[in-house]
Amino acid sequence: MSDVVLVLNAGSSSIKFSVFEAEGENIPLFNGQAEGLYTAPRFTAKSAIGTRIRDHEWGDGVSLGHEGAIAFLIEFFREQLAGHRIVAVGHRVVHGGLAFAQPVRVDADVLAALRKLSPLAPLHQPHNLAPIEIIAKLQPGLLQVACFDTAFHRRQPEIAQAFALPPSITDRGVRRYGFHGLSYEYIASVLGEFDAKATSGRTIVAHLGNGSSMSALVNGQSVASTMGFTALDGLPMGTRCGSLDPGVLLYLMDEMGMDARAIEDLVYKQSGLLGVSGVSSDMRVLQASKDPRAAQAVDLFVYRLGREMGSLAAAAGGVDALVFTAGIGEHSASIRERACRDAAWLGIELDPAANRSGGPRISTAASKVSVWVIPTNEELMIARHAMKIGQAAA
Ligand SMILES: Nc1ncnc2c1ncn2[C@@H]1O[C@H](COP(=O)(O)OP(=O)(O)O)[C@@H](O)[C@H]1O
Ligand SMILES: CC(=O)OP(=O)(O)O
Ligand SMILES: [Mg+2]
Repeated sequence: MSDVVLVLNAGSSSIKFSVFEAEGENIPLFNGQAEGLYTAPRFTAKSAIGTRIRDHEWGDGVSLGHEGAIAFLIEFFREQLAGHRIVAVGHRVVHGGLAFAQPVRVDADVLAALRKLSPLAPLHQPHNLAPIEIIAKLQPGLLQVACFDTAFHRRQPEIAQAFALPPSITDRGVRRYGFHGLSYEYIASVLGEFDAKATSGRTIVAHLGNGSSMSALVNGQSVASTMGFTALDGLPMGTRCGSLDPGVLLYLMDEMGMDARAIEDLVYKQSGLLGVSGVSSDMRVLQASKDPRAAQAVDLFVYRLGREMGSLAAAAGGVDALVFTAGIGEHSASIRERACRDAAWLGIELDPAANRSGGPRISTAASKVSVWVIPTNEELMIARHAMKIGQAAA
């Protein structure tokens, strides 16, 4: 019987999980994910040494959704965790709003406050909170810790968090929060192992997944990010539009008679790679497609990435290092190559062979900016936070 910490990371298209020994090892006992929840759901779990524990596929075109995945996961954990004692569960919670700038133990009041933020992250927050509620019913009293995507960005300079709106609106918490903070915090924590100079320098991190954002770090702290009040802003994503002139929303309301719910559906679920291509939200599918609209969607993604890179370089006052991470960033050599080619003006020189083999360093020795592929590990970051809160509560 060993004490373990369970970590759940619900993204917009996946639920990732890890089980760590409570005694603070960095390598999980086992981990895995249910991914492609709305397109082609599949489940994999593997042990610390990489042995496959379970694989399952539901088939192409099946929409399992987060609910179906949670039900499957609970059964899986019942089998796998027999003989272990769960001492804490750490959860990724996408929006912490104004109130939560660091991880917190979840109780009824915290849960109620987090529920109020669901409209600000409709693709995530309800799915982040559902397992917390289910677990609280199954095992009341079990320590559950919420770790926020927004927290890491809350120390950005005020000006980087501000919209040019009147204070009566800004004071209600309408400001830029930035997301994927657990991923950026993890990258900041390991950057020194790859590039000692970058830790105290200026680094742009491109977290490119189903949800994509980029952030500029100076001295390991976030100074700017592409996402704003919600996880809609910035880059185009699987199904989200990214930056949009707010005038478009007025046009949709006035000229096309769309209400808030119809616009929400459009900008969160029918836009981005899926909307432009009409083919898929999945970068792998688009890259394999012969449809010219698929190519157009990928082109727009790369173009916007280049524009955001320039903007973040300006916010950081230059760039010393660039890091690619998350599903697309870690696995798509062609997206990395195109992004680096567009950013050659920043002093980036890609090593094509290193890029094809996945790095970690993918820039030439002469490149002014060092470029890296570093797999993110939001789960480890969550485990560390949960263990810290667990120790403080003991
Ligand atoms: N080999 C690959 N080439 C291109 N894209 C990939 C590859 N592997 C994964 N991806 C893309 O990564 C995205 C999912 O990223 P991930 O970070 O796991 O998602 P989430 O935002 O749900 O956490 C999908 O668009 C998927 O197509
Ligand atoms: C905030 C966000 O977009 O998360 P994900 O990439 O997991 O969808
Ligand atoms: Mg993710």
